[in-house]
Amino acid sequence: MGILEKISEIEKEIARTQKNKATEYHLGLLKAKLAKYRAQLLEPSKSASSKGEGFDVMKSGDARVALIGFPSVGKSTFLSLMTSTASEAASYEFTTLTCIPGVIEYKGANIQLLDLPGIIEGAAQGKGRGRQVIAVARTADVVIMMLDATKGEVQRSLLEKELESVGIRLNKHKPNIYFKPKKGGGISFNSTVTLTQCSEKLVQLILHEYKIFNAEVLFREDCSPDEFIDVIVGNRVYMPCLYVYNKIDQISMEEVDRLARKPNSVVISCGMKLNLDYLLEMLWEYLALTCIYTKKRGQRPDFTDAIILRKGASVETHTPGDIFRGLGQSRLRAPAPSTVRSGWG
Ligand SMILES: Nc1nc2c(ncn2[C@@H]2O[C@H](COP(=O)(O)OP(=O)(O)OP(=O)(O)O)[C@@H](O)[C@H]2O)c(=O)[nH]1
Ligand SMILES: [K+]
Ligand SMILES: [Mg+2]
Repeated sequence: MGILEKISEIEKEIARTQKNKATEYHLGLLKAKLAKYRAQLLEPSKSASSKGEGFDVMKSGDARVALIGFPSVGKSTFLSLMTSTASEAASYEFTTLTCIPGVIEYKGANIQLLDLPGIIEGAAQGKGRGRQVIAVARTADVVIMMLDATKGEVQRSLLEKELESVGIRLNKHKPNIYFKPKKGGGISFNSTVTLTQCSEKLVQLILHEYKIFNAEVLFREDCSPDEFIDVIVGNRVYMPCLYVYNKIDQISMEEVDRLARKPNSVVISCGMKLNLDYLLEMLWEYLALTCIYTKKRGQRPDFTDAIILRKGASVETHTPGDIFRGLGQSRLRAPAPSTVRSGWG
């Protein structure tokens, strides 16, 4: 049996297994198996066809945003509107075949926006250019999932499933579980909170499935078996995702209102240039960028040129060298500051 068949067998078994106390170990094991096969599936194949021709775009600017969506939802139209790059848009599907980068300039930051080919169900298994598209998505700081407001919600759940299956976790934080494989001593299991979804026995079963017999496990949060598996497997990407419903010029006001109220969602029309400013504001929030304006001694701060800090980065001292070291991956465009001032937080 090929890996794809094994995966589909396990998925079917999970679907037909009722979720209750008596089946929780069985389900936990199935999920561990599923995660293992999916990981095998994702191991880079050496064949030339899976190489990302036209997909290796250099990272540039302060942050990277990837446009993910079904064909013809308006990704290229959006890129052409928001950046000075033109990406061909047309009414037929799969107009875009490679990765097209553009730059959004906003509040002194350069945000790299990547237009990508449309993806469809089965993308993670290599349908269309799905694999390459998803590989690019993994490198982004934020994903914009663009949806056609005239189409049903099924597009959204299908894409979520695709991204989920390759270890991309949308709008979720890393599970707060301490996990450390050891050389000996068996499995030590502890938790600081009451666990309602996992037990010591289930954790052991899952670990054994991964041939781990010695480890320290500490749950600091009431996590599910899936979240625990994520921690063991590692290599997961936790990414903010903004759901953008485009083409609202084609639907009723009631429908616009309904979509706009969904969590993490923004409604727009590229065609009629509706709500694009608000989308940028939201994007900025999701990027959680901090601007630092530089000021030379005795001069006014220069508000046209900011240093951009990622969420979690910090400025530790006021000497230029240290500030630059403290920034890690962030790219700098400003001169060495003598004093710093925090802007957006
Ligand atoms: N009515 C309406 N049509 C739009 C809007 N935005 C884009 N379109 C149209 O939708 C069609 C597809 O747009 P594209 O930008 O090519 O879509 P895409 O997602 O890049 O498509 P692929 O590259 O094929 O995946 C084009 O005919 C656009 O003119 C919108 O806000 N309203
Ligand atoms: K298109
Ligand atoms: Mg396109």
